Amino acid sequence: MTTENLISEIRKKQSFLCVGLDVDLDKIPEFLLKEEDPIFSFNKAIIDATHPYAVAYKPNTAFYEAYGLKGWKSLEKTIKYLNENYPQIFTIADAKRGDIGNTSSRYAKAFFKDLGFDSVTVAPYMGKDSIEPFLAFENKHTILLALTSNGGAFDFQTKLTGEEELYKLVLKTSKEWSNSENLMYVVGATKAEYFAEIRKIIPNSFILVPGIGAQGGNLKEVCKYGLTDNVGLLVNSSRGIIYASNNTDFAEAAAVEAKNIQLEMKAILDGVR
Ligand SMILES: O=c1ccn([C@@H]2O[C@H](COP(=O)(O)O)[C@@H](O)[C@H]2O)c(=O)[nH]1
Repeated sequence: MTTENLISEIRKKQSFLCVGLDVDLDKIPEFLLKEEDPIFSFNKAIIDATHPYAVAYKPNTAFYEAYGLKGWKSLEKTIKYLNENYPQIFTIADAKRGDIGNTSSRYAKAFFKDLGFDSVTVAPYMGKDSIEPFLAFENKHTILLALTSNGGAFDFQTKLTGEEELYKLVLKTSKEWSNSENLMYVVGATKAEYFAEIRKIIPNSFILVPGIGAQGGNLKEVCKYGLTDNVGLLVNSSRGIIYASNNTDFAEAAAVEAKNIQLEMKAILDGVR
């Protein structure tokens, strides 16, 4: 998907919501466990109910890998379902990959070509040659971890490397890489106070923002400095939406949560016009 397609979906839906599909069999409604593929049944119901309010879906691969081959098959079915039924919706494989170039090119093929995701999250730690194999794919997006939502982000990411913090070095250095126009970045909603500085370095790039909902990040705070003329944000909530209920009404309850966030997003977008 091109960035223009993503922006046009955001404008149409007045939403920059990404729904995280982090499926845990201990948390989904018990009646679904009788289904042949409970993970896919759950995802399908959540996607069908929430898609009017969301512009992106983000399965975190850990939640599928944890169930072995069966889990991976559920992931394949989920991305196929999204691509066939909602091709205008942006898809993110939250896999946090990155390795020596030769290996990264296999990861890129797996997520972009075989599975057909629009984007994949990657860790910057191994540098340029670990990321460029992802960036080589046209109309695919590589989402680089910059400043993550967890407490451990302060262990390395905010430490000074010379005059500036490591996350700033990541942002600046990555702009020099080949096909850097295919980069997006991850910045946690719990780090809203950093957005002003971050936007000085990447004024127009899309930022994937996890951490509202269960992790307590604040949407308005993120938008204060995070929004760009083209919106430039994809704000993710996983548990806060998909586990709104664990009864037969789970999909409707997820839709209510997603709609509430979409309405808040619309009000913010209306306010900056
Ligand atoms: O900095 C980061 C990077 C990724 N994540 C992932 O996003 C979702 C958040 O889930 P919630 O249930 O909405 O808290 C999850 O898949 C994380 O692994 C993140 O939280 N922070």
